[in-house]
Amino acid sequence: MSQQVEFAKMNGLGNKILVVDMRGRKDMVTPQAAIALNGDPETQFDQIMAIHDPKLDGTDAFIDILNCDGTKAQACGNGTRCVVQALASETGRKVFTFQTVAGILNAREHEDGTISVDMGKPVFAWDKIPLSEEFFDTSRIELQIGPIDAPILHSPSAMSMGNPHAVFWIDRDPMDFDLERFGPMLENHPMFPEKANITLAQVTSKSSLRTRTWERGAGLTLACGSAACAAGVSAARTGRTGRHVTIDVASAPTRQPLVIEWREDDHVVMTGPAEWEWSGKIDPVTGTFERDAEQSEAQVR
Ligand SMILES: N[C@@H](CCC[C@H](N)C(=O)O)C(=O)O
Repeated sequence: MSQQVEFAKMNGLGNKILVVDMRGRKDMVTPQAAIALNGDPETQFDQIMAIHDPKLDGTDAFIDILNCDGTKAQACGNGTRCVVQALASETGRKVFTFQTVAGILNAREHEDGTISVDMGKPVFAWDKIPLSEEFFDTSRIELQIGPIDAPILHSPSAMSMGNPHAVFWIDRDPMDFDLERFGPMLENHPMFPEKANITLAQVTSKSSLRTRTWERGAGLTLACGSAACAAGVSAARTGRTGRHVTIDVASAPTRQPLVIEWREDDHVVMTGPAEWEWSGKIDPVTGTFERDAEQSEAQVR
């Protein structure tokens, strides 16, 4: 089965997302298609969010997530906001429930155009993150890079937000660190048997953080939503902030923050923007694509 499907090039705070409409099809976007699309500067992306027909009663869609290297991801916060915006402009609806391999996500588009996604509950158990060593307290694990007596980065907070995260606490701007060099080492560190998303987080007040992320399977990204959730939860968990924080994503092209609330019921709600760029058609097996004629978002729908 191979015929073209609709897709939209979107972004969530600069995180490059391809939203692909796989409804009505039984197959999945192939890793080969992902790699081919990422190889073209026009369609280069961080994640593909493939919208499939729902598999579960009470949900609107099953979302399959691929990183730009063709691997699967269990969660993508910025991409989920993009899916909400795409489906909201298609249907006029504001509230959606999605199924992913990591669980159920409830999401809502607000009047001001921002979108909230309930990303579910954080997971702290070492073997569920997963880590390869047992830690009773994963809010500060033994891991460092750099000289033994003067580490450059050390003692991250580890957790899963559906996908594995390590948050390193730093005392200056995340842009001052050579994350391009340290990112691959840490992503692939033996401590993380399923690799990890690596975030540098600077606490800027009791209710704000500034972050930058090296993403598993995608590398240096302009923004990462699940990492913002991990940073917000880890900051509250370690007493650095309260449970409601704004995240200034240092590498994002806009200073619009992500708002993270770790609710009393343990759910993590992320609120932020999503932006449509252009639409086209792709072959989800090979990744060949064509761009639609110049159009506004309204005309696409
Ligand atoms: N950009 C995403 C995270 C994508 C998944 C990640 N690279 C992984 O493999 O876990 C976000 O906004 O959350």
